[in-house]
Amino acid sequence: MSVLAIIDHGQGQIKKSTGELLAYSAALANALGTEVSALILGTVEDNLSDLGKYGVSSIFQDINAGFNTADNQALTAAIAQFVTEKNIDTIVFPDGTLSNSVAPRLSAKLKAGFVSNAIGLPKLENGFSVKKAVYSGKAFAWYKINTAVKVISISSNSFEVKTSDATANVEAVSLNLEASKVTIQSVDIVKGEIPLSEASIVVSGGRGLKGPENWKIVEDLAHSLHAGLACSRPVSDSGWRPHHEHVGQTGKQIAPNLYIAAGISGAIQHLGGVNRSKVIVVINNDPEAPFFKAADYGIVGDVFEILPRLTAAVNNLN
Ligand SMILES: Cc1cc2nc3c(=O)[nH]c(=O)nc-3n(C[C@H](O)[C@H](O)[C@H](O)COP(=O)(O)OP(=O)(O)OC[C@H]3O[C@@H](n4cnc5c(N)ncnc54)[C@H](O)[C@@H]3O)c2cc1C
Repeated sequence: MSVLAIIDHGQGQIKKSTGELLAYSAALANALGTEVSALILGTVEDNLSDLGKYGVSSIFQDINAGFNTADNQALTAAIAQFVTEKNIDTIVFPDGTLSNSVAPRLSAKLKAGFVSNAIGLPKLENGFSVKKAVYSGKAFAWYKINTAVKVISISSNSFEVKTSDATANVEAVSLNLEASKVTIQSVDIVKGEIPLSEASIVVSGGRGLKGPENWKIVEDLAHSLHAGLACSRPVSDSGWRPHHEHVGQTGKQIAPNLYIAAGISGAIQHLGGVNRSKVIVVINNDPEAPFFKAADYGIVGDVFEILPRLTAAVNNLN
């Protein structure tokens, strides 16, 4: 019996979700009274031994760079091979693309039960029950996994990360890399922008900004805070902002440490994409705006006055 964490990466960097993934996996192994290790397929610029600070002392890496551009079926096959050879029975995925595209394939291949978006450690008294958020975060549900091999993915910002001075032992492995049916040929990243999925802070604007010509005050605050930019759906539908900034039920689902919503009413469809943020700050001139109910901090005021004042205050700190 042992727990394996699957490390996600892209563009040569391990993903922000890795710390939480490893801390969760280490705590899960501790609760199960078993061992924990991590697997990374492909090459990254990061020093992997530093990841030991999150509580996982053994990291396996296949440095075949072919994995960096392999498709999800090839990644699934390699992970399944590793899991079978090492006799692993609990596999943990981070929030993100691997959890959407590889975890379900792996569970099918291993005939394992899969629960996505776990928000906390499983209950183990009577089997293996995983708590997850449902109905866009409005409710919780418990799902029991009944198979011997279990696959779970964890929701961002659902587990407290503590670090130590420990380092990890990184061991090379060599797995089969089957021919990909689809290969990534190139990725064009919007230059100068912080990808929403990787941003610790996100500044977001809604229809309260009145028009695209006013976005500079949102951008200024985002630049001062080194934050990603987001918007509500009507804003991108109206062509004020590009679609990749749209967050919510039908847009990107994000979980930054800080989400600042300016001139956004807080409709349930918007909240569904942002309510896993650690801290939510809402700026709205209507004290009855529904978003205030979901906010940790609220400012009742005019975005055209508040945003420049916040930017000036942040710039004074820098
Ligand atoms: C099936 C479906 C899916 C949807 N998916 C999404 C989704 O993924 N994401 C999403 O965002 N929406 C989604 N929507 C739309 C959602 O229901 C809301 O209509 C939308 O979120 C509202 O956007 P908004 O808050 O920017 O605009 P509004 O609702 O118009 O709110 C503007 C807010 O700005 C405030 N305001 C105005 N002027 C100022 C000022 N000067 N200073 C401060 N505050 C000011 C107002 O008080 C108001 O609260 C979806 C809807 C449906 C039906």
